[in-house]
Amino acid sequence: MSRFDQFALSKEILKGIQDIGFEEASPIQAECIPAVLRGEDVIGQAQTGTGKTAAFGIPVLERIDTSHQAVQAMILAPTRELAIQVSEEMRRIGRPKRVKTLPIYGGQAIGRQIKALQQGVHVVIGTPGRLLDHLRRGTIDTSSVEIMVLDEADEMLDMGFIDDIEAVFQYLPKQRQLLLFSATMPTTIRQLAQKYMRKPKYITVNRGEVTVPVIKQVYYRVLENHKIDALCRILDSEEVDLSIVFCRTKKGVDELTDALQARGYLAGGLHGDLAQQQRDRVMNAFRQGEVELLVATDVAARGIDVGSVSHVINFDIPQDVESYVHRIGRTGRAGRKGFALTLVTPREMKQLRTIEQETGVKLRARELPSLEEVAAKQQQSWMGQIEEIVKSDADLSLFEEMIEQMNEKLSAEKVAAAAMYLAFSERFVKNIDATYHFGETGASPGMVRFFINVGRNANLNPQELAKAIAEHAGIGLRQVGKINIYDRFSFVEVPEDVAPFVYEALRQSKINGARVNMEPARPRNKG
Ligand SMILES: Nc1ncnc2c1ncn2[C@@H]1O[C@H](COP(=O)(O)OP(=O)(O)OP(=O)(O)O)[C@@H](O)[C@H]1O
Ligand SMILES: [Mg+2]
Repeated sequence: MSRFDQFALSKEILKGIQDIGFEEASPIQAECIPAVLRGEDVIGQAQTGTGKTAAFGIPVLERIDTSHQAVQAMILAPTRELAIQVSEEMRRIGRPKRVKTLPIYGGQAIGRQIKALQQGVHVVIGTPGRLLDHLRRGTIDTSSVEIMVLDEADEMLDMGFIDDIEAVFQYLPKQRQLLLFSATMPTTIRQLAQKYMRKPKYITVNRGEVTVPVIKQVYYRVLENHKIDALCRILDSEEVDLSIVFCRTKKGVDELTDALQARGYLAGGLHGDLAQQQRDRVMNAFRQGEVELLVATDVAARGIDVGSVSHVINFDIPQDVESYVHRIGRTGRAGRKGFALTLVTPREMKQLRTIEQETGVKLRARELPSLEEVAAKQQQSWMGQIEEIVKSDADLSLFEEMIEQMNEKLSAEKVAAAAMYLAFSERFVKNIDATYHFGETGASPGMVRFFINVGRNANLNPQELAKAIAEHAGIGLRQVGKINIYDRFSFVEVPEDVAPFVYEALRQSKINGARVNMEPARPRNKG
């Protein structure tokens, strides 16, 4: 680590760095800052979460001449969320120097962006399509642009973006400095980069390891249609702060978000088909911790920096090794600990091996926690929360008085149990199976009892549920035995011999719009 004041930085920029809380430069920063200040073209590669943004951001800000009201640097990022984030970090560091930064991205009214540009902006941070749009309309004057940065360069020079990027280059002055940054730099990208760069200086600080060693990487072998259940067990048994759950498709994101919300998790979906307002809302809620699970496509795989992400979960295994590296890099940032968990179906084991080979990291196989373990863990956590309150200096006197009053009729144990019910029963719904697996299931002889989470707003009556189940399972209506519908969870009993059909039907069906989430309770007198 090196001190920032050893570089040729003005006191305004040093102040900005101090204000944002950076004490020492990370290795990539220590190497890039002087090279960029000297005007060199740089290809910077360092692992995820190691401060590449400031590695280009600080020297770019230093180079800005604020007495000149013109765009002097342009930064390209592959996603809107990343453009906003980079802009924000640079705005904060550049504040004492009064550098004006502006994020420019699709999905936002272009008129507003044009107005903002007219007010005078020094650094534009944009997604390629929208930036190009402005260049074509002539609403960004590029004649003073001296520095161009491609954050997530390999992604930007990849097929999907290359045409836009080349078109953007057409608008730049001949004499300009080009900087490329990413945690992954496949050799093909290096060749391509050479085309646009003058004597590029390669700065690589990861010593051959593409993933961050502080991220613990494991995988779970699961069957495709057990994935949601597997995910819930994992979420309920791990110490999760915030987590990002990656899916392969937008549809997958929507479905998983719904399923998780129906089970009471604070989940929010993010993908490219959502309205920008919705994307902003979800991202902000996630940064605030109001959404605990961000369910996303690879749109969230690159660059996104949310410090308290403790877990990255690959609900669907990534399609290529770069995606794996960047996805899991959303945790374990700036030296924090992180966990990367990947669900792998038997068919995907080959893909897992490819990822292991290319990253040089062997993922440890882990067994899914059993329902008993999940329940035990949940109970531990509840008891822990209560203990914490008792030990804290929280004022309990009002409640103590109430207990004393009730104690005339009820034992303190009963009162405490009821209070815990009030506090935690809400959470049962997540693990309804777990709570019932625990003791006696209470099924009638010869019958299997299924516990079903019908969701909060389901409008079900027993006859309808019985009919739907019979229909979906292809069994007679009379075979559907005892049914009970509670506010948010219910059970149904069926004879053992048709249980497998009912199991399949329940697992796959939607009844009255409610997503059915179930697992057969173990029948009495069996294993
Ligand atoms: N010198 C520093 N001291 C302390 N924290 C830092 C320093 N530099 C960067 N950080 C913080 O580390 C985190 C990760 O930084 P950043 O987002 O720039 O990583 P990155 O290398 O670009 O990662 P990725 O490859 O995922 O985009 C951020 O929260 C940032 O504020
Ligand atoms: Mg980055």
